[in-house]
Amino acid sequence: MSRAPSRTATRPKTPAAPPTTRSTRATAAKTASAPAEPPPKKTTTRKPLVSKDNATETSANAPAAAKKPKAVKKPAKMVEEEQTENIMAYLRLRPPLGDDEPTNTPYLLPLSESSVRMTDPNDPHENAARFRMSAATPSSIYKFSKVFLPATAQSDFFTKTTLPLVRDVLQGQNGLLFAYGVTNSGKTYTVQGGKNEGSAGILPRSLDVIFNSIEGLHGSGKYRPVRLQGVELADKSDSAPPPVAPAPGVAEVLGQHMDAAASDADIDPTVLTLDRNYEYTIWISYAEVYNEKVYDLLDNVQENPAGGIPRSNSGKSLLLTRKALPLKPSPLSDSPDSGVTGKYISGLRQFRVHSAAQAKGLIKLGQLHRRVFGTLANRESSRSHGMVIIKVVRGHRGERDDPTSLQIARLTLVDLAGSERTKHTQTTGDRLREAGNINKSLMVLGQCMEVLRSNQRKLAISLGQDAFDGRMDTRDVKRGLALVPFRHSKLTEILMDYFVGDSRAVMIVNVNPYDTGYDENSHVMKFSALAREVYVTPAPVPAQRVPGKSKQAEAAAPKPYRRKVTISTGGPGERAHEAVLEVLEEDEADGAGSDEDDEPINPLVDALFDEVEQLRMQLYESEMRCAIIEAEVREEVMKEMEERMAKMEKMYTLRIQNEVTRSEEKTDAKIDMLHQSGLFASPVKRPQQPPPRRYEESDEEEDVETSLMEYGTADETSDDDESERARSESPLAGKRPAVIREVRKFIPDPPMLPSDAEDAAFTESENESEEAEEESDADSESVADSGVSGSEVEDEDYQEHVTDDDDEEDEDELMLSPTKTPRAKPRPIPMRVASPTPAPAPRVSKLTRELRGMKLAESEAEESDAAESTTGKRKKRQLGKKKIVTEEEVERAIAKADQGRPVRRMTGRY
Ligand SMILES: Nc1ncnc2c1ncn2[C@@H]1O[C@H](COP(=O)(O)OP(=O)(O)OP(=O)(O)O)[C@@H](O)[C@H]1O
Repeated sequence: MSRAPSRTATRPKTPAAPPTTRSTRATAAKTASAPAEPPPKKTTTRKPLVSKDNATETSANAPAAAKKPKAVKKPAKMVEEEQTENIMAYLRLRPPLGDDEPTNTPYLLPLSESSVRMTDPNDPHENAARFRMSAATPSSIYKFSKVFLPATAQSDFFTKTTLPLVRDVLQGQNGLLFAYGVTNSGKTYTVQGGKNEGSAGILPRSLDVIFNSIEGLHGSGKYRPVRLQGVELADKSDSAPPPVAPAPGVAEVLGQHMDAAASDADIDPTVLTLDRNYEYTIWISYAEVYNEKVYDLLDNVQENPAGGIPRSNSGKSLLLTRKALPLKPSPLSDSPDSGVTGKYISGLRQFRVHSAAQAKGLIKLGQLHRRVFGTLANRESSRSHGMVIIKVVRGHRGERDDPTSLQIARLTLVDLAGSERTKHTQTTGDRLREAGNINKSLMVLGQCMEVLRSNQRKLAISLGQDAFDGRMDTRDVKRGLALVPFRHSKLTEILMDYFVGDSRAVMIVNVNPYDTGYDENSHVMKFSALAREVYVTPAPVPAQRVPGKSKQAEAAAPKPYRRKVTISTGGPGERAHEAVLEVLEEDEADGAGSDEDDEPINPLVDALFDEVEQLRMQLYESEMRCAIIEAEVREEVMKEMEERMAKMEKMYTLRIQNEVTRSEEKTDAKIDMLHQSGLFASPVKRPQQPPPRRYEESDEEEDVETSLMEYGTADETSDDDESERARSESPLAGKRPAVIREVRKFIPDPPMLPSDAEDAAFTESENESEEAEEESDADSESVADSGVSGSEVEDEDYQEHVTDDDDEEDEDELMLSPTKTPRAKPRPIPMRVASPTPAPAPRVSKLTRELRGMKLAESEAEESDAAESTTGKRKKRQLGKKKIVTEEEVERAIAKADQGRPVRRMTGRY
């Protein structure tokens, strides 16, 4: 191709055309796709570059009230002053997609239009049951140029983020947009779109707006763009319509995938107002960076000369070959005025497109190739960075034959691969290699941003200092700036000129707030915070110079890399059609671009960068290892603690149980003892409320006291069978007096009342009689047999003793009471009352009452039946003392004692 004439002079910047309203084909398209929409409104020039708010002034989808055209025409002076602006960072939150989300609560909360709070769902403060496995901050606030909520419509998102870039590119300014985020966060949805109506992404919408806007302004296509900013005379082949379908063999293999792309009927009706003195031609390229190699996605799959797709050696799978493309530096001669050069993809095909439909067809083809070559083995996830480059060649109508008047502006839309780490994807083999390379390129992108930011800060500080000192030479400062490591990954190499050149850059951060990858998303957020602090210098691309076409010899033999890709058509889980392809990826030719690479290479700097990168990787790995170890240790400690706690709990439970058992046994033993000694009645008959304690007692005493109370009660209801059985079965039978003596040791002396004096005397005599009884127990039977029972004898003595006592008592009472009426009126209190204590304790009084009752019964019996024989009286008393309570028993005993004698039936309180 002949070299076009060149001219050093460049055209001055053409001011933006005033906004006008158009209702051409774009309106018709809009009517077809969205009849309810209002007609497209006027558009205006873009806002001042310094503005961080990228909200566009015009959108056909915006509400009618908001669509009043604002003719914001900037004065040229202002443009010169506004040289830099930060990279725009927009956050887009993905809506939940249904039940398959790992969590129902989003960990990202919008705080305002431009900020969000991110809180770790595993934060121990939030949820004490969990442990944090990460070193990332548990809660942080991140700021963006704008935050888009999950409900944001695709059209709205496009209008506010991408439309300004589209306007810029039509006015001759480069623009870059890249979508960043972890897998499944919605990057592809944002860039390409979904399958539903109205879900077209920013790429198809950009194409719609471009073609809507240049309607009637198409250029002749005499020149075509080359490299980054060069042009050359077009080839005949450039006029041919671009392919819109894959090669037949590939189409056959792809089957249903052909229909999987977004709907073509979804057309964005927005029209931008352009200067009608210009003509436009649009060129499209589609490349992908996969495993640190750049491939052309619009290149024909190499066909077998014999026809069809070549088969692999095994003959079973189709063999597809593609060749990696080298990156070459753009010659300075292409952009002598800007002085900034970047790198271009050498050999990348580009097609001139005449309509949005044609352009979309090409994109669809590129996506199909991307699937076939890069991602079908894992087609749910993009493992490559896909970039669509839209070139707009703009030339003045009056200078059609002057190529130097042409402006070439590029809009590059990048759908980055998922930024998740290898650890989370559990990948091996090919996938591991992919993940490593994805991480590498994204990491280098982050490094570039970091160095750029630090350089820019340094520069700003020194410029400020210089201005203060009166010196304005910044060459020394620039020499001291760090080298930005663009060359360390293919991705950054390609995007380099957007960051250092006169371009605008927009970053879209996609986040799925329902995702479990908090760490990854927090990494993404940090990256975006970094990117927001980098500023670029957007300015219209100067008109280019046209150098001669480079004759690059690609001599070195390629190094092919083979891998197998399984294509399975149909939905997930379906296996309608499956084919195995073998992909041969040929390396780019060695030394490609070296002859033109005018970038100074310092081996020491390169080595240092490599080392820095290695160290970073090591640091990252160690951090991850540390986090894992920490988590494991925490888990282990937790387990151990849990085990210990469980053991302790078990031990204490056992102890308590033992204590309970022991105390029950002890109590039972005491109760048994009391049962056995005949002092204790059935436990059923225990009094409900124990009497109040009068003094401090030991437990044993308390037990005894309780037993005694029960004993008193039992006496009253001694017809209980159980109690009777217990008494008869008791091994301690016969030892009762001794037990009583023991028990009585614990019983304090009751306050001395007159009646108690009797009781005391009685008790004393009873003790004596008990002892006597004990002694004569063994002989009692023989005595009974002889007709005169031992007890009878004893009782007689006892009776005499008691009678004597009674007499004494009567005497005492008589002494105090002048008119004695024995037992008829209340007894006066004798003077010898020992203690003024009011009432005796119930425990003692019960016993006393019992004893007193026995005595009372005795005296009553005496009074009521004075004529009774002494034997009968004695017997009755004896029976009463022994607490034989049932009538039957009493009768039986009396009958036994008074054999042959008439038995007197006893009534009363026994
Ligand atoms: N804003 C949205 N509204 C509705 N659905 C969405 C939205 N964003 C994403 N999706 C859906 O979420 C799923 C994942 O989105 P997408 O494939 O775009 O993620 P990705 O980040 O590109 O993943 P990868 O990096 O693995 O390619 C898709 O089914 C997509 O349709």
